[in-house]
Amino acid sequence: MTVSPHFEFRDGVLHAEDTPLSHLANQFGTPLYVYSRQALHDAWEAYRIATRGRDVLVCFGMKANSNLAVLNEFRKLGSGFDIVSGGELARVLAVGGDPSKIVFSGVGKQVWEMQAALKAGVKCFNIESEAELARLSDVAQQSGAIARISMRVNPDVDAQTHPYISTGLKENKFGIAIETAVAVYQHAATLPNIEIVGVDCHIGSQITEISPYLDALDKLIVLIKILADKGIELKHLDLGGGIGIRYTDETLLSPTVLLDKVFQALDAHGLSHLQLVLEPGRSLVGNSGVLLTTVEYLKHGDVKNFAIVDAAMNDLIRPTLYDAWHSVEAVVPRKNAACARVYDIVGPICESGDWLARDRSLRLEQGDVLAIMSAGAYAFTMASQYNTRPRAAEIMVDGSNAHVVRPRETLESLFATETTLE
Ligand SMILES: Cc1ncc(COP(=O)(O)O)c(C=O)c1O
Ligand SMILES: N[C@@H](CCCC[NH3+])C(=O)O
Repeated sequence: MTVSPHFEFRDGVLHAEDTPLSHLANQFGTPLYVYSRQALHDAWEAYRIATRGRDVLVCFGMKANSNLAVLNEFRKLGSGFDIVSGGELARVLAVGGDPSKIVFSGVGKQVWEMQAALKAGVKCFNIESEAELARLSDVAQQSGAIARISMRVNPDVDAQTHPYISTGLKENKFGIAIETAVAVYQHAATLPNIEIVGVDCHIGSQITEISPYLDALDKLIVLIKILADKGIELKHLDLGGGIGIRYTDETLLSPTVLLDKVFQALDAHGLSHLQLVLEPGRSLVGNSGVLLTTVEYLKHGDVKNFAIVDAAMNDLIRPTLYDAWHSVEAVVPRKNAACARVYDIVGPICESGDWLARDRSLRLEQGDVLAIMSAGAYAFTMASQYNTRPRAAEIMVDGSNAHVVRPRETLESLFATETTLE
């Protein structure tokens, strides 16, 4: 069984849409990221349906996958973007993204990033601290601009996910404590170059339960009402991203189930006029991609069997960083039961933490191509060049056509701009 309908076995070969992945591995080499264009569209469609025609702006959390071709697909579908750096802003602008649909998140915005975002005319800055508000106010004043802001509130709710990707608890660095938010808004209201437009939160990632969202929403609704009583009227409510995907057998929270509850709560509290902003990342791209890798060597031991592959933790760090599970499929599964063993899938990097999957029953021979599934989110974007390994190529499959949307890095490009000292 595979986890995504866009990556299925046909005639004994794993396909991306109508393209056999074995062909792609042959043609482009491995390691290779392969994305399905249709999968991106289908993931977007799930959000579009969930909006029920109401005023909802979906801003793709592009840190999950910032490939230009991926961004361009979402732009064409009408998406906005949630950015966290000047680099991400530059990528959105490079594909012609509409700045008025950009929200700028992140705890450490630098002056040049604020200047660039003001110049572009982003929809709003999601402010994460009083110090950031003060800096933005100064930068806006010096630029002769008005900065639209939303306070990212930390609602102190447990997203029930991995601690590294939980962001809405007091011990996390994110957002302004909800107890102090009113005072910070009141101060913001006095700043001439600041225009208050919204409130936001983002409680974590790979969330599969609705209750943390509803707990956070309840707290934000209370805040919105207190602000209104003090004469501070908001235009939008941004609930962040976080909806999880299926890596194995997770029960999923669908955008429709979540949004129906959100609309219900907003209507019940007389807040239907608020635009709803969402920042989904993983759920728009996670199951739209796989990482192809070739078995270089098999190593059978007393305690463990290792399949040493040509992808490594520099290509996909999620397993070792979060102990994350990614399904692994042989692209052309072998029928011969004699080669069945339980393997750890490991890379060539000189670290014991360099593993992609553990204890997987697979029938393998040297040279086989494996697909690491659900590798469309936080995969290539978290890749590095550790061990001076060129980052993999990225391919977009569209039916039976495959397009290189980012070529493999060359060895020369890895150090071309470095200089030696005499
Ligand atoms: C502020 C913010 N918005 C959106 C996202 C996207 O989250 P996800 O990929 O879980 O939907 C993140 C990452 O967790 C984030 O930090
Ligand atoms: N990088 C994480 C998600 C972090 C989300 C960013 N706030 C992952 O791979 O699951």
